[in-house]
Amino acid sequence: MAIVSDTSKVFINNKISCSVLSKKQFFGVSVCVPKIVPDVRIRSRAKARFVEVKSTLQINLDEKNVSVNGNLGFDVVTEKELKEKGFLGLRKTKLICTIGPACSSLEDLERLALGGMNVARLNMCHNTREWHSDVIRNIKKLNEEKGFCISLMIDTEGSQMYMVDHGVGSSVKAEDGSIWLFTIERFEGSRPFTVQAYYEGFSEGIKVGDELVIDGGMATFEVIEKVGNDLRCKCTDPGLLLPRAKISFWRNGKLVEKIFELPTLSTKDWTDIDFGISEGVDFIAVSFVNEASDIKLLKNYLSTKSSEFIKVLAKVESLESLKNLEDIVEASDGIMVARGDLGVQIPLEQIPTVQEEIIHICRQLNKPVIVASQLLESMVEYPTPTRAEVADVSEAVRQYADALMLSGESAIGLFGDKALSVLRMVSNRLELWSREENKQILLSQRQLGVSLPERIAEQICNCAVEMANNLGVDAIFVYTRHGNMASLLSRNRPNPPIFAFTDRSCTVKTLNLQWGIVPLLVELSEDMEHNIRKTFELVKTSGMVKNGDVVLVVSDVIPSSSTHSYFQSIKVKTIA
Ligand SMILES: Nc1ncnc2c1ncn2[C@@H]1O[C@H](COP(=O)(O)OP(=O)(O)O)[C@@H](O)[C@H]1O
Ligand SMILES: C=C(OP(=O)(O)O)C(=O)O
Ligand SMILES: [K+]
Ligand SMILES: [Mg+2]
Repeated sequence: MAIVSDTSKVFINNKISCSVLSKKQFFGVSVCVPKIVPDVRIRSRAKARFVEVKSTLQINLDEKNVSVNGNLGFDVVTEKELKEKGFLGLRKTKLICTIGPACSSLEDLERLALGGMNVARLNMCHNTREWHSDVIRNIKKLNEEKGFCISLMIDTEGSQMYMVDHGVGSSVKAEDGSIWLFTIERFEGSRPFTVQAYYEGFSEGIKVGDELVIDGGMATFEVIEKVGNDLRCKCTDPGLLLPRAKISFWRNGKLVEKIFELPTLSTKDWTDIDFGISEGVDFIAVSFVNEASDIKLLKNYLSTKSSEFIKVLAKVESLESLKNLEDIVEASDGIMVARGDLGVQIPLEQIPTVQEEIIHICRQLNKPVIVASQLLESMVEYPTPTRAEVADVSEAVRQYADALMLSGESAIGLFGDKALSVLRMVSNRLELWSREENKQILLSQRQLGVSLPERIAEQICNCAVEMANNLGVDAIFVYTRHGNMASLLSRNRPNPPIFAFTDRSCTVKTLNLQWGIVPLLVELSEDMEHNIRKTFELVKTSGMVKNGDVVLVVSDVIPSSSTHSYFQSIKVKTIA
């Protein structure tokens, strides 16, 4: 019998938590009535456990010690974290939230901002441009008025030829042996055992006997007849069909690859890209990239629009993209491991190793990498994650991904703030562990630079991180225009945080995605000594550092035309 107080939480099956609504005494025995979170299912004979809750996961919205620091462009969340936990306590792994109907109001967005959201992702597959425009306005308002630093990402719809719909909002079950028609016919509502395919050519090249797999294994069918472009199929592995489910075809255990006649960027995508440019977003994530030319095309377009500062991220989510991986990484400004669709095109058991390989290549080529989809999927419905989900998030942090992304957990989930706090806590824990246990996965150095100045910059950053770790300095300061030096430092995943001072606000926004970097906006002059003195003063007066703190300074000034020497340097300074 547990002693229950009003602050107790009840855990059902170690998963669903709820608080105690009322307590009653029956013959001296305490009986509690739990306040169940709405819409969660509790199985019969579920286990209940009572836990005293001492502190809450969420940062309190009303806390008054969050101030806007006008001097130094420190965002309020970093400032608070630094004051509370010190340099080594700063979280290094960046967090992205997909914004959907469950988190689009100003108040919702502020909660996510306080919870550590670094980048907001808008999935152009859903909702109207007006809706997305409102969200962007809200985020800019938070940045300007409340001192947050949230970057904006749009994610293109892409030509998803494998989507199907059964015409109702919720899932339907496909029973073993049932016969279904997958059709290109367009009709309103639903028809029994009939699924509409989004793309007319979906059945091209498909033969009787092929397997049709829903959402990477939710249900499986065998093609038993071709009727024009439609497919009659028999369910061989029963399961659920969700609205807009993804399908793939398999023959002799291998994915049947379609001829990609659809462009990676559709007419709608180009309109969405123009929308992104006019709204001033920081990142465009391109869905279903197949080869490097897809990315080059968009980058060229951005430069004709004088918008080359918008970073282009390639989503790796097709078998084809895995074949051209290095070229795609090289051509893009960053990668998203889009495990949702990837899991439809490759066997699920291959995802963990493919993820590790992509992260490794990205670090080698110095491109930020995001791990996305289903990190905390069960939290769309439940307020706590599964143990397996926590292990998955931990693994992504241990592999040194730059960023973790929430999809449905924040967009439509009941517990988006909690999901974000789980990512935050797991990242902090794993980062601390890697450091304490000295589990740094060292990078076998691959030289990136071609010209002498590029090679110097790269060597300086490699050595600077080794020095910073060996000396145990409190922080690394770097002065950077385009973020290149900051990024080369981050590539080595140092123990102390990297404070990147820049005078370009777009550099601040793009560095937001990169591991361990705290980007700060300041005016910089040609005189590097002056910049160092000035930023030290600012940091000191803001109370961020104290006497005795040791800072490693990496500077990178473009040499003036009168001289041919290079000014990149490493200094170690003690705050006095
Ligand atoms: N802007 C939006 N408006 C409405 N629903 C959204 C929006 N963004 C995301 N969602 C919902 O959140 C779910 C998860 O988001 P995401 O993973 O980005 O998309 P998808 O499931 O289409 O790949 C979507 O299936 C959709 O139901
Ligand atoms: C992130 C992904 O893309 P989207 O959510 O747009 O399908 C994915 O497939 O994992
Ligand atoms: K998308
Ligand atoms: Mg996808």
